[in-house]
Amino acid sequence: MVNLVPIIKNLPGPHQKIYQNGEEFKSFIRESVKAHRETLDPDSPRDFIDAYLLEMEKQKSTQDSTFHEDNMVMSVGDLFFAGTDTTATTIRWGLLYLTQNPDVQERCHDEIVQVLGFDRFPIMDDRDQLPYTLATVHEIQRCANVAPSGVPHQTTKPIKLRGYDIPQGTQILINLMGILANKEHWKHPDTFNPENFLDDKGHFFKPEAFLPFSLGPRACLGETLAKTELFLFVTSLLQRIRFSWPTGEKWPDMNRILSVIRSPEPFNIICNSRDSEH
Ligand code: HEM
Repeated sequence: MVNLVPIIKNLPGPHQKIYQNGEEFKSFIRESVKAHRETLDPDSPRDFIDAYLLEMEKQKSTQDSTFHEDNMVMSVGDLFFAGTDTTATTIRWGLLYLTQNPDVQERCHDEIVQVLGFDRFPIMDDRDQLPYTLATVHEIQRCANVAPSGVPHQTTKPIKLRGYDIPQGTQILINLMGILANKEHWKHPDTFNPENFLDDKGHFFKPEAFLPFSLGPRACLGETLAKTELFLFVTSLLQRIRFSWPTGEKWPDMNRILSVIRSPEPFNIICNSRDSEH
């Protein structure tokens, strides 16, 4: 909104809290950078901030180097914003879809226990042997669609797309829901159904329209990390816990909260350990 109508930025209102929070967040990162600087061992970088500080030092004499503290603070902030809420919110959606579909939960649990038993933690190499669970994780992501408009982009020159003239400097948002629930591309576009990712033989396959991370040179930088987190978390949860909905409690409105991240309303679910089942 602020990009479209910049004057809003200067008007009073609840949106001012965003800027306040942004400043607090940046000071938190700056504190952390300070602590890193004081304890930095160049022979043993511990994390992204250490590696960035070392690169800044290396490029000290390079004119126009983009490795400076302001850029580091924004990059760390980007990783926080883009990397935590997205995956955590996908898992929250997952818990809702799984409680609504106890048959899917049971089928995943049986498959996982057959391959891993009750105690061994899953690893990424288990994916091939867990096609139904892998399909379920993908279906959670398709239905969750947590970044429905991606990140805003801007045209750097005038372009023509399918007969439309788009001037330079136009803000572009994508409509990922239009792709992830496209009736021409999905067997079950409007319902939660892992069969969307299984062929006739029950083997996992990924339809071309599965694009929750978008496409192109500015596609999600954290795709591999996010996929790893989602598979390992969801598989471990389904191995050990049965999720169910509290009797009499109303289901949340599944389309309620939409901002940059599409989130479910807060909800409570029952988690029963499956320990007693083995
Ligand atoms: C379920 C998890 C996630 C989803 C669905 C997701 C989705 C997306 C989407 C749709 C974009 C915009 C791409 C575009 O506009 O073309 C994006 C950008 C980005 N994502 Fe993710 N993301 C997820 C997790 C992560 C994680 C874990 C990280 C890093 C730790 C991350 C880092 C980024 C960054 C840095 C960008 C900006 C890339 C650029 O502008 O070049 N994301 N993500």
